[in-house]
Amino acid sequence: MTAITVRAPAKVNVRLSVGPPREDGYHDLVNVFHAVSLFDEVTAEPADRLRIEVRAAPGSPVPVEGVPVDDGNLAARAARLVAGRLGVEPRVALRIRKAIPVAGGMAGGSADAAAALLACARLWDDVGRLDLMALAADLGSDVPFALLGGTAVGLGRGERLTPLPTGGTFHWVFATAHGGLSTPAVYAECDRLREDRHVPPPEASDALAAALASGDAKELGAALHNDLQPAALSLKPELRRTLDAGLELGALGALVSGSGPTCAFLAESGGHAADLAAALAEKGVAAFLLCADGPVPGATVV
Ligand SMILES: C[C@](O)(CO)[C@H](O)COP(=O)(O)OP(=O)(O)OC[C@H]1O[C@@H](n2ccc(N)nc2=O)[C@H](O)[C@@H]1O
Ligand SMILES: Nc1ncnc2c1ncn2[C@@H]1O[C@H](COP(=O)(O)OP(=O)(O)OP(=O)(O)O)[C@@H](O)[C@H]1O
Repeated sequence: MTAITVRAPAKVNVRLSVGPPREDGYHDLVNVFHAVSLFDEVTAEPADRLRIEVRAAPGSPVPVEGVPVDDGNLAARAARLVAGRLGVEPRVALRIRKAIPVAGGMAGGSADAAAALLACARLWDDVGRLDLMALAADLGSDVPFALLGGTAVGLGRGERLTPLPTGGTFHWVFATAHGGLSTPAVYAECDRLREDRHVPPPEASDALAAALASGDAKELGAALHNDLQPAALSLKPELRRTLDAGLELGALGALVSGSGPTCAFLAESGGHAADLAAALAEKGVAAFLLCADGPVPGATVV
């Protein structure tokens, strides 16, 4: 019996520029995704019916209580989508091992969906008929990037991707919060905070592109930007303390990752990241701390 394991990375958005709400409820974005070395693993194995099992990855502090083990799980939806396109029954057991914080703004569910797409395609599609990128975009705006990885700019909902050159490895610390934030609620709060203002179309940043291309962490730290940050702070004001603590402790830059509430801090080196994580842990401003590097590849069979 074949079992296929795929791992897929978390993301941090090094720039998230959000336009006004569209007719369909989404927002046009300039979304600069950066894949970092926290990986969820999904193992797909033939079974009598679709089954989902979710656990923390060995050694990972990520709590997984409340992650759906039915069709509410994005990996289950991915398996059904692949089966439907190929005209087969989704008879597969998906074992999910999570190292990406849940509902943290790091696209853990999207990583699992991307991993399940690739694993199920390998199980059932021996001739490679599927356009996995198109299926990924149907599942969620962040899913195509979890397949692609690296650093990339996403336009439209974030699903129209173009890879961006990066000149080196960046070292990150991630501070998770107690409790998550709902992505639609954060976008709605962003609209509410800006309702009296003219909201321009989303914008790219030349300074950010230059910092990524040169690999200069100081420049990247200064260019980090997230239009959803004020909304995440409005819904979880305690995040301000976390961001300020990281900056006071010497982070090169700090921002809320995507829709939050995880806060991301850029460090000078792997050693600096470890020291920063230890100092933040001592301050008690996070549920737990994770260190990771980027960019890393997208969903990969292991
Ligand atoms: C915040 C980010 O994580 C940044 O990468 C993404 O924009 C969210 O991506 P995601 O979780 O894959 O989101 P989806 O599952 O596609 O959409 C969930 C909800 O988020 C909001 N949403 C999402 C993407 C987008 N460009 N505009 C939006 O307004 C919508 O309310 C939508 O109903
Ligand atoms: N495989 C999965 N892993 C985690 N959560 C999942 C999964 N499938 C569905 N969910 C549901 O989706 C919600 C959001 O989970 P996820 O961890 O993807 O959030 P996120 O990282 O904030 O997403 P994003 O950054 O893409 O907006 C969870 O609260 C959970 O109920």
